Amino acid sequence: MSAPAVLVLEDGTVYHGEGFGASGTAFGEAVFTTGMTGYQETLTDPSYRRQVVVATAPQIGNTGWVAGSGSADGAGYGVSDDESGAIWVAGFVVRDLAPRPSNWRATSSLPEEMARQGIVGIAGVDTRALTRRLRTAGAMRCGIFAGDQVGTPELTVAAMLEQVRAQPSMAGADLTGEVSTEAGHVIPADGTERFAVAAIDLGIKANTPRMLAARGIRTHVLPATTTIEQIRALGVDGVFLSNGPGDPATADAMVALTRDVLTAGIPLFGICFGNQILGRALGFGTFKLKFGHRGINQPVRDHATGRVLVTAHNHGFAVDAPIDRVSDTEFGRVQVAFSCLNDGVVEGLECLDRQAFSVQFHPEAAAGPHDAGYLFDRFVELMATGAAAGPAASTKSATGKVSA
Ligand SMILES: NC(=O)CC[C@H](N)C(=O)O
Repeated sequence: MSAPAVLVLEDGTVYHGEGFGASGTAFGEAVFTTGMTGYQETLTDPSYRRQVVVATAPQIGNTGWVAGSGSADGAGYGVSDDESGAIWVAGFVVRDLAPRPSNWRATSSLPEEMARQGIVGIAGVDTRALTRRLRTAGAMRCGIFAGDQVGTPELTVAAMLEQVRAQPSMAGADLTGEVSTEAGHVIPADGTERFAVAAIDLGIKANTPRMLAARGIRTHVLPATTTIEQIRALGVDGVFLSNGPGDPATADAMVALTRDVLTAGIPLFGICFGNQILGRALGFGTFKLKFGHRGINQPVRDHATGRVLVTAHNHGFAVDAPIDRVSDTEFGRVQVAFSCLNDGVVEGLECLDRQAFSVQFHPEAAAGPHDAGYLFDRFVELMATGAAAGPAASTKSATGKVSA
């Protein structure tokens, strides 16, 4: 772990450190996250596809890596902290890598797992200086160069920079096809089933179906290519649009599907990428933020109550909608329901004339905080009063239980 490694930003800034995890080269958009905990959840979040993540927390790796079969036994044994089946970040940048994990649940260490999955990391970087650079100049492309190539005469800074600048930018990146499920799968409700939901997998995290299951919801995790006819045929009570990587401006097919769902009047809930897609379906634009919001300590204001929630964020794009007035859209009146206290960015949308809402932040945040978890209950309320997706699920009892 003492082999030299180099991090090169697209603007020519160079940081030297030590490689950890796999050796080799990693390219992506350099972004920073301010989460003090939850690096495993971050690394396995598909929304980080093609991003090199910089942890501002100074020491990383203390809790090791918690793999598992996923079968809960109530004590934490056998339950993984993974948010998906793989590490999705392109690379990982830390200040101080913990020399050994100290966690009774750990099954291996962070560098071991990164090496196993072929993910390149660099430690020993002045992540305060790097974060200031990214805040000042904006998120930008970068490369981590580790292993035997470092120090060879051919690998000059100019050569590294040339490779970094040859990489595609995150603006315009269409990554849904790289993360969405191919076949789809069903996660049953815990206990008595109340509702069924079609969750469109744009890079869904494991905790979302878990939060739905805990509320008596059966979740059909479906590919991004799912059609409104397939949703209707399932007879679900609601549609969920997941988080996911890439530029929402490229997600035209998802926007079209969302418009079909709104037209059909099926209750809809979207998170993060799902919020951006609902925004576009309602006629709003999206834009790239300078350096984005990533972390688990971001304050948002609930416009309805004035209450402030501390929330988890991971977004580099945002919806362009007026936050101070109700907008008239093709699907009726829409209001911005949440905004970020740090910079006023739109953090949630609510349709006043349709059963649809979405948030830019993460009520499903597995590393916490849990302030926003109640939004899953709001989705349940919508389904209890809403229309189901097709003739197969048209009758509801007073408890909201669907009968064909
Ligand atoms: N977590 C997400 O869903 C991210 C959405 C989108 N890719 C963004 O960066 O804004």
